[in-house]
Amino acid sequence: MSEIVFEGVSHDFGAERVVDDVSLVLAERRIGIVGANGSGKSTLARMINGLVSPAAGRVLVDGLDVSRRAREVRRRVGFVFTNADNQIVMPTVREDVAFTLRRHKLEKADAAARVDATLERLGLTDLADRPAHRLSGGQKQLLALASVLVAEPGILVADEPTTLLDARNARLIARHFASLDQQLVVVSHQLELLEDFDRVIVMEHGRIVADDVPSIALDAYRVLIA
Ligand SMILES: Nc1ncnc2c1ncn2[C@@H]1O[C@H](COP(=O)(O)OP(=O)(O)OP(=O)(O)O)[C@@H](O)[C@H]1O
Repeated sequence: MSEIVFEGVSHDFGAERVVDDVSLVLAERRIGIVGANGSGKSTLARMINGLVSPAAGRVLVDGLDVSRRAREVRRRVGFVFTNADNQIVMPTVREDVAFTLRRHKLEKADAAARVDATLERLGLTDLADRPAHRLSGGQKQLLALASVLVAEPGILVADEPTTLLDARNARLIARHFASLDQQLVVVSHQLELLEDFDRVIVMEHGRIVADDVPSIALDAYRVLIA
């Protein structure tokens, strides 16, 4: 399992302290992050692959300082955004998944086999030649996930991956998460998605206010927002 370490991490946007002196060691397989709107969850998640650099402190992924070794870290950390439209770049489903591997120096046949296996795994094989922009919201989320997973990152960070989905597609994504070998860090407002995770972190005003197994941390969060 990978290890993600936050050492006294703070971040400001303008005059607002968005992440406030967070220290964490994340070594569990599936970790959820919850908190009210604007509590700093996305900012914290984005620090794991260097999309945001902390103003103070350090973030380490498997011992690599994310701010200094961003390129190596990004090979280990796949990031799935809330809105899959921001992530889909190629005309068809298959091309979009294949695009991720363009710099992986794989033989053409090996790359194609990996793309096919990933499409199969996420139930996208029948949609492989469809225009990506015409997929449903749920199918787009699955495609965004496929395009990240095809690179076989050791860590998957997903920022509200089910927010735009109906209950059925949200369950589909939850099932895929349950079957992944990767270490998973998921920011979500859908608490049921995190119920069988190993650990849940609750944020408020940029600080960690609860950090426990889901049954305890989610209850603490429910009390907080009641
Ligand atoms: N790029 C940015 N520039 C300026 N302010 C930002 C930026 N990104 C986030 N913020 C601000 O930082 C604060 C924390 O935002 P963040 O997205 O981390 O919260 P969040 O907990 O993920 O919220 P939500 O649940 O609404 O997605 C918010 O007040 C937000 O407006």
